[in-house]
Amino acid sequence: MYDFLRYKLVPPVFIVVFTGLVQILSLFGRGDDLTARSVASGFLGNVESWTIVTVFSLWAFVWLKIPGPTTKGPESPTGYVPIYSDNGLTYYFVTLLLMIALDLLSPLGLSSRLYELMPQLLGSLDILAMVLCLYLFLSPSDDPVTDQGLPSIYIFYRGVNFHPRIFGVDVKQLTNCRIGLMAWQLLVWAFFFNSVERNGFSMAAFTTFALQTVYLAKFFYWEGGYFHTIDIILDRAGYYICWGCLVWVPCFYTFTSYYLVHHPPIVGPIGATLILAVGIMSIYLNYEVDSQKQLFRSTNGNCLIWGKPAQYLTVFYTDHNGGKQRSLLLTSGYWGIARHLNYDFELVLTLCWCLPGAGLGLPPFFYFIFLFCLLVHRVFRDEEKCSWKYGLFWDKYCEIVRYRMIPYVF
Ligand SMILES: NC(=O)C1=CN([C@@H]2O[C@H](COP(=O)(O)OP(=O)(O)OC[C@H]3O[C@@H](n4cnc5c(N)ncnc54)[C@H](OP(=O)(O)O)[C@@H]3O)[C@@H](O)[C@H]2O)C=CC1
Ligand SMILES: CC(C)CCC[C@@H](C)[C@H]1CC[C@H]2C3=CC=C4C[C@@H](O)CC[C@]4(C)[C@H]3CC[C@]12C
Repeated sequence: MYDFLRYKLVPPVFIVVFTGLVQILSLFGRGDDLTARSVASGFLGNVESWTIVTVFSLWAFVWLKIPGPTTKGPESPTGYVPIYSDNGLTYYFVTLLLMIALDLLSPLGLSSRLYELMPQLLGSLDILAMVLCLYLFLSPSDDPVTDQGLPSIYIFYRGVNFHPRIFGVDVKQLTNCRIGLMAWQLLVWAFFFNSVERNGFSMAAFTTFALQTVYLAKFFYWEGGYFHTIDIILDRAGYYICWGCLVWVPCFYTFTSYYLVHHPPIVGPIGATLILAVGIMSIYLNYEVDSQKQLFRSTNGNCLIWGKPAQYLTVFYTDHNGGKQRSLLLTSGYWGIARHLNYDFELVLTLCWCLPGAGLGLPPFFYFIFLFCLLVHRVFRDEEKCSWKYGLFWDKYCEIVRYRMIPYVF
């Protein structure tokens, strides 16, 4: 029953539901009529949306081809060590400043066009993402044995390879970081700009925009750390990750900002400022948890955690060649409080950029609800992976760090 759900039912249902939802949300978010005709109208995009998507994707691609510093990711189960371009922060600032300059100095009206064209932009991104996923699905697998017997639709959804490259560029760095997350940033800027034009300046709309901007700037600062996360180690490049970052992120992750353009916030400036302060604090704490693990792993445990030598558990696992490998699991600092404390702060910071929409019903909180489900599910996915990798060592680690997310509760 579980196998039927996981391999045969969930992939096609998710593909149909999520792909359709994107068009519905883009109309619903700005109060347009939801008829079959209007929903279908954005699916193919139009000349303008295709131009924007093509120029932006090429821009992102070219930045990954610029010679410069690189960073290594962890070795994949097939023994491959991916190399990534390390110019994320420069790319982020140049792209964002270019967009702001275009808005303020040129008559293009780029931000207003982005808002008006949302259904068509998502239609173009959708087609681009589907073509990419099909290409990835048809590419030869570097580990064909593990795919035997799995339904094709599941492989399309999950992906075939961990680190495919196109024209020498790592696909996940292109789709996740450089297109998906940068599009997220440009769109929340565009929606904030639209909300000021339509409704005047509001501290609440600014809070939603500012928190996402700080969060995304932090992401590009920490991009090298992202290559050590589940998206890169555990997930292959397929519909889930690539379509997700190319289409779902620009559509859904930006939804609160999008919604606030047509539905002016009612939260006052004092409330919004308080939310902003808590949000910034949570972004900082989320970053601290992630970078504590990064420091610990990069120094092989020889570092100070909260001013004291790191405490850890030495664990062993068998690699893809059958060789015995050693790893370390941190048991002090944030990582001694709960096994996924970074998710707690992620949820609080997310709630903070949704809260400026309080009083406008459930839609401003859609992202928070989605993320809550995604992260709880991710806790179990990650623990299944770690338990499989480390076996009894993982059980021992769970005895030392007993709680998943909230001490004494979960
Ligand atoms: N906004 C969004 O949509 C989402 C945001 N995020 C954010 O992304 C960031 C990365 O999260 P994510 O990749 O999910 O998970 P983690 O960064 O927590 O990575 C989990 C991995 O870290 C290693 N690990 C686990 N415990 C320890 C320990 N005690 N000491 C050392 N290493 C350990 C294990 O890998 P190994 O095999 O190396 O031992 C484990 O598989 C977080 O900030 C999270 O909040 C995450 C998901 C969704
Ligand atoms: C297709 C859909 C059913 C689901 C798609 C989900 C993906 C778009 C997201 C799954 C995990 C997400 C992320 C993980 C970690 C991140 C680090 C953080 O600092 C920034 C955000 C992100 C890259 C985030 C992006 C969306 C996912 C890949």
